[in-house]
Amino acid sequence: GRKESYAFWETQPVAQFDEDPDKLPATDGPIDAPKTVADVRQEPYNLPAGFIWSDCDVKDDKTVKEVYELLTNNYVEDDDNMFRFKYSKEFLKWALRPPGFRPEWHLGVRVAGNSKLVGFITGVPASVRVRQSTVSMVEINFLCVHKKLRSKRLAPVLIKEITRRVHLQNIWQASYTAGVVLPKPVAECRYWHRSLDPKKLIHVGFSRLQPRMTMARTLKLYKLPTEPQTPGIRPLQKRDVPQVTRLLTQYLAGFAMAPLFTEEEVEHYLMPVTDVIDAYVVEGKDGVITDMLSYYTLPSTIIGDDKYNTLKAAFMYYTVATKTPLLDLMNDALILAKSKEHDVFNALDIFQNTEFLKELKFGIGDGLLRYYLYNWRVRPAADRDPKQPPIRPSELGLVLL
Ligand SMILES: CCCCCCCCCCCCCC(=O)CSCCNC(=O)CCNC(=O)[C@H](O)C(C)(C)COP(=O)(O)OP(=O)(O)OC[C@H]1O[C@@H](n2cnc3c(N)ncnc32)[C@H](O)[C@@H]1OP(=O)(O)O
Ligand SMILES: CN(C)Cc1n[nH]c2ccc(-c3ccc(F)cc3OCCn3ccnc3)cc12
Repeated sequence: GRKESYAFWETQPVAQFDEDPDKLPATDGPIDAPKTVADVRQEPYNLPAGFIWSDCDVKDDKTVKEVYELLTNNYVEDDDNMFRFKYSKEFLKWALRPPGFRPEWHLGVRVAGNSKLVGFITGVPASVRVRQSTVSMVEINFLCVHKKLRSKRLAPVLIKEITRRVHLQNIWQASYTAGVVLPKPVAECRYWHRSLDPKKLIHVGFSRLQPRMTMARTLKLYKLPTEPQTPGIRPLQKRDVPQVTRLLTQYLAGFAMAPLFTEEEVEHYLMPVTDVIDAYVVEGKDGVITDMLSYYTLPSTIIGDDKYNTLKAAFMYYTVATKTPLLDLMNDALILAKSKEHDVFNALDIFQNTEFLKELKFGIGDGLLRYYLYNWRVRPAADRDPKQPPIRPSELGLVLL
C-alpha cells in the first residue's frame, strides 16, 4: 500500500500525494521547468564504493545471459512469493532493441572486483499520446537490484542515472508501470487470469479447485477447441504491416493514453518470434485485414513446487476487432495460446477488455498494476473523482512489457 513518505520520489518531478488540487495548473504538461541538454549533468552519478556502471548490450550473448540470470533470480515476484517472472533471453533482445534503442539505456551495475551484474534498469524510446499531447518519452523497465543488495538506496541512483542519460538525448518524460504504489498513479488497473491448464494451475497453487467443483468438471469448464474458429485468421506477416499499422492507429486514437506506432515499430513489436510474441490477423475479402490479435509469452519460475518449475503465461498485447466480435477474437487468442502450451492467459482490464473477461471465464487477479508518468501532469477529468487516478483503465491503450 501507500507509504507515509517517499524520501526519493518527493524530490522527483512527479505528482505528489499531498499536493493541493486547487493550486495545480489548469492543463496537462511538464512538471519541471523546461531544461536544455546543456543544463544536464555531464558526469555519471556516483555509485557506492565497489560498484561500477556498465552498459549491457543485449545483442552480445554473454551479456544477455548475465541480464537473464540477474532477472531470473531477483526480478518481480507475486505478493505471496510463489512465482517470479522469468523473461527469456530472446524476449529481452526483442523488448530492448526496438527502433531507436540506445545501448547506454541498458544500464547495469557491476561489482568492481568480479564484474558480477547486480543491478539493472532500461529505457526504450516511445512516442505516447496523452490525451491531446504527443509526448516523446522513454519506457522504463527491468529495474532490478540483486536480493543481497536490497534496501541500500541503489534504486534511486539507478533511476537518477538513467534519467540523466535520457535527458542527454533531449527527452524529458517517461512512462513506467509497477505493482507498488509510488507518487502518483496516472491509472490503476486489475489483472485477470484465464486458466488454460487448470490441473497444473491447481497443482502449483496458482488457482484453487472451486467449492462443489470436481477436477473433471473444472477441466470441462476450461476446455477449448484445438483450432481457432475465425475464418481467415493467420499469423501476421511482414506484408501486413502497413494495414495493421493503420488498423492499430485508428483503434488506439480512441484511448486517453496510447502509443503512436510507426510501421517500423509495428513490424518490430508484432512480427512473430517463437515463444516471445505471437500476432495474428483476420484477412477478409480482397486481402483486407479487418482484425488482429497479439499476446506475448512471459514464463514465471514456480518457487518451490515439487513437480513443476515453470508456469508458461501468455499476456494479452495489442488487439483490434473491427469485423469479428471482440469476444470471438479473444476466444481464438485463448485457443492459440493453449495450442502453444501456455498454462494461463493474462489480461488487464484496460482497452475494452471488460467486455469479454467474465464471459471468457477469466478470474480476477489479486493485485493492481499502476501506470506512471515522469515529469508529465495529467489533470483529473471533469467527471472524475479527484481522489481517483485521472485516467480510467478503459481509457488506457498502452501495454508495457
Ligand atoms: C525523463 C526520463 C526519466 C526516466 C526515469 C523515470 C522513472 C523510472 C522509475 C523506475 C520504474 C521501474 C519500472 C519497472 O522496472 C517495472 S516495476 C518492477 C520493479 N522491479 C522489481 O520489483 C524487481 C524486484 N525488486 C527489486 O529489484 C528492488 O526491490 C527494487 C530495484 C525494485 C528496489 O530496490 P530496493 O533495494 O528494494 O530499494 P532501494 O534501492 O533501497 O530504494 C528504495 C526506493 O526505491 C523506490 N522503489 C521501490 N520499488 C520501486 C519501483 N518498482 N519503481 C520505482 N521506485 C521504486 C522506493 O519507493 C524507495 O523510494 P522512496 O524512498 O521515495 O519511497
Ligand atoms: C508490466 N511489467 C512492468 C512487469 C511488471 N512489473 N511489476 C509487475 C506487477 C504485476 C504484473 C502483472 C501484470 C499482468 C498480470 F496479468 C499479472 C501480473 O503480475 C501478477 C503477480 N506476479 C508478479 C510476478 N509474478 C506474478 C506485471 C509487473
